[in-house]
Amino acid sequence: MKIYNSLTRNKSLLQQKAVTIYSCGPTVYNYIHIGNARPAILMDVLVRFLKSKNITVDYLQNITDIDDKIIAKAIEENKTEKEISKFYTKAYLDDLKSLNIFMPNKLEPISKHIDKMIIFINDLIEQGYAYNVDGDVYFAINKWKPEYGELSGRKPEELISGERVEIDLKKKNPLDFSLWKKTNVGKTWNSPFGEGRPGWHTECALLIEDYFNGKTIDIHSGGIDLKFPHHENERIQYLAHNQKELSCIWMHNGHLNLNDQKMSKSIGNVFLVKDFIKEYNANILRWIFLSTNYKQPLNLTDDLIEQAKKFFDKLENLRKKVILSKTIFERIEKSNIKNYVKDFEQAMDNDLNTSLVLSIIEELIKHINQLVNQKVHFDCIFTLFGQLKHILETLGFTDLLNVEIKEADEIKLKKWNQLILDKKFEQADVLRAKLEKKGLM
Ligand SMILES: Nc1ncnc2c1ncn2[C@@H]1O[C@H](COP(=O)(O)OP(=O)(O)OP(=O)(O)O)[C@@H](O)[C@H]1O
Ligand SMILES: [Zn+2]
Repeated sequence: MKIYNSLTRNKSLLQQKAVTIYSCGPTVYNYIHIGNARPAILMDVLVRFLKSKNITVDYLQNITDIDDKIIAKAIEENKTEKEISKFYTKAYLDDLKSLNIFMPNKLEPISKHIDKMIIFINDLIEQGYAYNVDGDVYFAINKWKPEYGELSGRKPEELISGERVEIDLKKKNPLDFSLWKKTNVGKTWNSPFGEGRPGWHTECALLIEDYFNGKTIDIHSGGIDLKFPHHENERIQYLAHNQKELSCIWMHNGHLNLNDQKMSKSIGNVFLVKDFIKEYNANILRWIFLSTNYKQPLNLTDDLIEQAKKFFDKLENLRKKVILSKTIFERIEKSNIKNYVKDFEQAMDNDLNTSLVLSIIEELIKHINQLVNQKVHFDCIFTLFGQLKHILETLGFTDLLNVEIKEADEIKLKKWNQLILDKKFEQADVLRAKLEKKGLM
């Protein structure tokens, strides 16, 4: 398949039989909002699709359980940092589960890796790529002039003016970034550089190096806001430490917006995942994300939620029709029938073209409805219905299209059909009402 690569600004080919993936995880000081769910659902869809093609996936994600925001929250709530991070890590896992997201193969809390991060930072100093100023350690980007900025597609000079980088007299270059922060506030560690904490950008670089044995991974993903400086800084450290690229492909998802403004904890315009699940459900959120190209911004509107609901109403109606046709229509030989799964795979192979996939699904639903209305071809219906189920499951939708019913209910459906054929409409209506209550009609 082809995936758009932010590093090359082109689509890259992904054709391995085993794929390694890393995705930047949450800082656990709060519940996640549905904007944070966008990268998680995107990766889930990709992983499910790869697995459906018998490709092995090794997927790593970090949990940032050491951070200034966690310290602030602990002070605010009069709790320990550990209590805060433990509580919100569990909340994050619960949210992933309720969104029907496959767990990564490994979810690593960064607090378990501080010793290795200290060694990593010390190595960079010894390699001459980092420097210690009075207990604060910075990465020196001067030695990586052509490479630094390649991911965000901008030259260092443009980055300085464009990103309003803070001028800090301790740094040799305004773009040099912190690897070790000297501090005695909150949880700290001793190191050859003094007391303090490692920086966020080193977390991901170290974890990837450690888990994937210093290899270049296939895909690194995250929201577009992480491209600079976070991913740029991850990449350059890895390049310096290992003399090789961190990842072949860098995938970035666009933002989920509310009234055209990024959904963000700092702005406060958030819709928490747990609240969304209570009010709607996981399938609706997934459909909303699939409706737009993952690289594009997506504005959440009531209209979009309505469209999603309509889609699932359509599926529910189809499910009932298929139960009926399965029970009462005669079976005929399988005839040549279109393979929608092939179209689905082609669209997915082209950089996860999920909006095209949704229109293929609509076409498939229409096709099944037509056959149901013709009241005969159950084998064709069954084949197409199987294709539809496969596609929806591969996309990670859940609890849909169950057409397995009890024998007693099957007898009732047949009886209803016979009453109709016998023109005993009043009796048929009474039975129909009962079947409707059971969700069978
Ligand atoms: N509105 C959004 N739409 C899409 N992705 C988002 C959005 N907000 C955050 N993300 C992504 O969610 C992931 C987790 O990010 P993180 O925990 O840093 O959230 P955050 O940036 O702190 O959230 P906030 O901006 O609300 O403070 C990252 O990949 C980030 O890019
Ligand atoms: Zn990261």
